[in-house]
Amino acid sequence: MSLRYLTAGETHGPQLTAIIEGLPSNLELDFEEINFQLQRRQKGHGRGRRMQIETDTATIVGGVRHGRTTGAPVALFVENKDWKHWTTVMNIEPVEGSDETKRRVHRPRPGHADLNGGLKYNLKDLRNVLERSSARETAARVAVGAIARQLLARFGIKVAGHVVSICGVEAAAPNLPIDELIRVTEESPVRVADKAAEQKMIELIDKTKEDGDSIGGIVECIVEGLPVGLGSHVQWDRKLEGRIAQAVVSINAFKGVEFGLGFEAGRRPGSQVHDPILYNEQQGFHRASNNAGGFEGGMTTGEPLVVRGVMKPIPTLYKPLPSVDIDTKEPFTAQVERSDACAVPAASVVLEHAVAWEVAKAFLEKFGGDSIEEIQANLDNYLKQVAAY
Ligand SMILES: Cc1cc2nc3c(=O)[nH]c(=O)nc-3n(C[C@H](O)[C@H](O)[C@H](O)COP(=O)(O)O)c2cc1C
Ligand SMILES: C=C(O[C@@H]1CC(C(=O)O)=C[C@@H](OP(=O)(O)O)[C@H]1O)C(=O)O
Repeated sequence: MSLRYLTAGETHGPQLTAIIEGLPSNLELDFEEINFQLQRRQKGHGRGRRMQIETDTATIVGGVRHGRTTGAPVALFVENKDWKHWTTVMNIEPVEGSDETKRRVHRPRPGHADLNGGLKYNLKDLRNVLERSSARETAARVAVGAIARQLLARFGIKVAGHVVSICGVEAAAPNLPIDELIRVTEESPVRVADKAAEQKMIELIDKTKEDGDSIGGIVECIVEGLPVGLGSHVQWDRKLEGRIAQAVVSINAFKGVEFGLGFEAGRRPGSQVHDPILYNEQQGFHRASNNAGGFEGGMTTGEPLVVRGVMKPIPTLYKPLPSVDIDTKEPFTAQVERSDACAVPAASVVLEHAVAWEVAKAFLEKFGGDSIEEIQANLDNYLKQVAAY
């Protein structure tokens, strides 16, 4: 059975819930580390007041005993502290009273899921759409991804993420060893080592907020320590690059993905794109460069994965765009809900965990076993085979 998960829960409901199926037994979990990753997702300049209300922590309620997985489904939840302010609005029983009491949403925000969701599910209160389409759900995804990340770490695979640019303000390429990049990005609110760029980004976010506008940006995730051959060329839906692309673009507001050189590869000849193959006793087969971003033929090359995602500007604008009232069909400006002006640093943390999940899934497909020990034996055996090739 391959690794899978589902999440449930609304942004202003009591909690977000996740169930993970297919984890091996005997994986020791560091609960503090899961919560640390959740707290990283809450940080960064430009977020709205909601992040001051929440202190995200994951409570594990199934599949773990004495700090280790048992092989049973892992169930967890992340509480929404804000729920206590929304109990009337979110009451699942019919609420007596006016639309005002229900905080009904009827003027859809361009860029959000409001209008499509309302039309598709025949919902006249667009809150029923926004409650689930909110990126609050990414807290559950980070909790799930943090467990996948610990599985990978158990086998020496490390994941880092950082902000490449915010609305055109570029950070210098970090060019740091992965442990150092992880350390720096754990400290910096915009997750770059480039303090000058960070200051410019902060000023731009403040100005954007003042103007009632919003901005997006580009984030990057790097994974190191992978064996060659995760994923497969033999069937379209087994190509790991494609699976990661789906995971990345599924993150709220992510509109594109690149690997390695990415779109730049379309502007260069092959001689300046493909990574020459080298061999020596110590490293085995390896590459002179990593323009491919760690993939060829939908399989890992053994070089670091380099995955970039682009986040569009946040849809909710305090100076709202034109919209149409779904009741009257009259032109109106879009509804304003409390909102972030920029969530790019948080999005870099979500990216890390979305990528970690897909990599862990492919890792278990390749080396799958019911316990950590069985997986270790399978991995060791494969690495021996590759070394002797
Ligand atoms: C970390 C994070 C925080 C976000 N915060 C907001 C927000 O405060 N307000 C908002 O309108 N959209 C926010 N978004 C984006 C919306 O959730 C997203 O645009 C919406 O679900 C529509 O989906 P789509 O943009 O993927 O098409 C956020 C996204 C992320 C990743
Ligand atoms: C709650 C989170 O992000 C939310 C994502 C979001 C949206 O529309 O996507 C809208 C805002 O919700 P609220 O109106 O409750 O402040 C953000 O705060 C979170 O990241 O944990």
